Amino acid sequence: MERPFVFINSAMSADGKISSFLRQQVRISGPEDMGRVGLLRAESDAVMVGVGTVLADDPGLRVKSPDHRGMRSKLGKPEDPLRVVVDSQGKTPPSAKVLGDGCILAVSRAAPEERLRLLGDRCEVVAFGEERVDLPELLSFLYKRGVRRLMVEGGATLNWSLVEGGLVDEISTYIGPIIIGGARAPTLVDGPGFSGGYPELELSAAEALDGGVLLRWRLLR
Ligand SMILES: NC(=O)C1=CN([C@@H]2O[C@H](COP(=O)(O)OP(=O)(O)OC[C@H]3O[C@@H](n4cnc5c(N)ncnc54)[C@H](O)[C@@H]3O)[C@@H](O)[C@H]2O)C=CC1
Ligand SMILES: Nc1nc(O)c(N)c(N[C@@H]2O[C@H](COP(=O)(O)O)[C@@H](O)[C@H]2O)n1
Repeated sequence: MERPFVFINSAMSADGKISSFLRQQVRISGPEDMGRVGLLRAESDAVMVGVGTVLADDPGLRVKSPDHRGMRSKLGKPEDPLRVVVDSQGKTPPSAKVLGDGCILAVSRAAPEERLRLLGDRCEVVAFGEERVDLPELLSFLYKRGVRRLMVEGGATLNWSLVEGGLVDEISTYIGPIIIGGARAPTLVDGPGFSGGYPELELSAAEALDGGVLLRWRLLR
């Protein structure tokens, strides 16, 4: 199956949490890391999140950093990369900031008709899989739409499914100088977890940033 190069970018606390036990957004990154995120978005063909992240954070997923805004249009590309939401049941609120032109809502064939009608006015809605979004099918669809570089910005459940499916090439984690704590607070990769055959990583870069550290890992097959 042909698919884009897939990388996860995430910010986590020193204790490995990506948000609090309330599942509310926590600002972990400082200005330098946020600028780096802006550049990563500008350099990607698409940015993808799970619906849990949309419900928790209401992200826009556009290129916001002043240094990188306008970078894509100089290359004849749309101002922002494609925005993709993985949302099996079509639970994204129609008022979500991520919606609008350039947004693809990936649903399953089990998504209720009335949700699809409502959301179909706000973005392109495409079904993959029966009960749950079939991620290999979605990635193959994105590849056919010209997406070669896909940035995944969480959350914990989507990260798990992609890692478990062997669909991730690289992971960048910014580890910020903060402790969030909480056994129920989401971590970089949640889901049921592995009990063997743990995916192995190779460290490709490490850099001090914003009082924390940025790590880049390559997934080994
Ligand atoms: N610090 C950071 O860098 C980031 C933190 N977050 C935090 O993560 C939390 C959200 O994470 P989660 O609740 O885990 O939600 P999520 O964003 O991972 O979305 C998961 C949902 O996506 C849907 N889905 C459909 N098909 C799926 C598939 N094949 N595999 C997996 N999911 C599929 C399901 O409804 C599932 O519940 C929030 O608290 C948010 O603040 C999110 C992104 C980045
Ligand atoms: N890189 C990074 N650092 C943090 O501290 C964060 N909390 C996040 N969260 C991610 O950024 C999304 C917000 O996007 P917009 O700025 O609204 O476009 C949020 O949904 C998480 O995916 N990231």
